[in-house]
Amino acid sequence: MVQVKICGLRNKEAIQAAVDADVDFIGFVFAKSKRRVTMEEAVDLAQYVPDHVKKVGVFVNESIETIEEIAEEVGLDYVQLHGDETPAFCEQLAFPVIKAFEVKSAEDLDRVASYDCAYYLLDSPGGKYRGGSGETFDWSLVQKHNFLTKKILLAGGLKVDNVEEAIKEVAPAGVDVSSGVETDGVKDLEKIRAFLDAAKKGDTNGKI
Ligand SMILES: O=C(O)c1ccccc1N[C@@H]1O[C@H](COP(=O)(O)O)[C@@H](O)[C@H]1O
Repeated sequence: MVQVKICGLRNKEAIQAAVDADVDFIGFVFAKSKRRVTMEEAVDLAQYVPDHVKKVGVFVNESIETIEEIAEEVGLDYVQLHGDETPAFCEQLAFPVIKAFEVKSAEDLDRVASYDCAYYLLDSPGGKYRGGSGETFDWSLVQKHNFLTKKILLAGGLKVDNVEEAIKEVAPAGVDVSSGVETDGVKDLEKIRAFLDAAKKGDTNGKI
C-alpha cells in the first residue's frame, strides 16, 4: 500500500485527524514558510504523534548542526531537505534523509542516482519557498524514467481529486501533501481524511 505523508501540520487537531485516518508520516516545516513551526512548537506537537507514525522535519539549506539539534530535540525520524544540499552533505547527517528534487525535465531525475538517501521526493519547481507551492509537475517524466530505486515519494499539488491518478501513473512508494489538504491556508480536517482515504485506495498496478 502507498504510504502517505501530510506536511506542514501546526496544531494537535490536524495531527489527530491524520493519525486517526492512518497517516504514515507527519511533516513539520522548519524552513522559511507560512507553515513554519519553531523547535519548541514542534516538541509540543510531537507528543500527539504515536511511535508508529514517523516524524519528518523539512529544511532548506540549513546547517548540519541546526538540523541535528532540531532532529534530536523533536525526536525526528527523517529530515527532508528541499535546498541545494549535496550528496556529501546528506551522507554526513546522522538522521535518515528524504532528499527533494524539483522536477522540470528528465535531467532533474537523473540527479537522483548520485544520492544515497532513505527516500527521494519528487516535487514541482520551487515557488516562493522551494516547496509547498500546490503546483503539480509533468508526471509522465517520472513514468518514463527507469529508477534504480523504488523509494520515490511523489509531491507537488496533490489533492483528493488527483491523488489516485498520480499513484496509478507514477507508482511511488508514497505521496506527500500540504496545500491540497488546506482551506484558506489552514489545514482542513475533512480534506485530510478524504486525501488519506483516496491515497490508501490508490493502485500502483503491481509496480510497488
Ligand atoms: O510546505 C511548505 O511550506 C514547504 C516549504 C519549504 C519546503 C517544502 C515545503 N513543503 C513540501 O513541499 C511539497 C509540496 O507541497 P504541496 O502539496 O504542493 O503544497 C511537499 O513535499 C511538502 O512537504
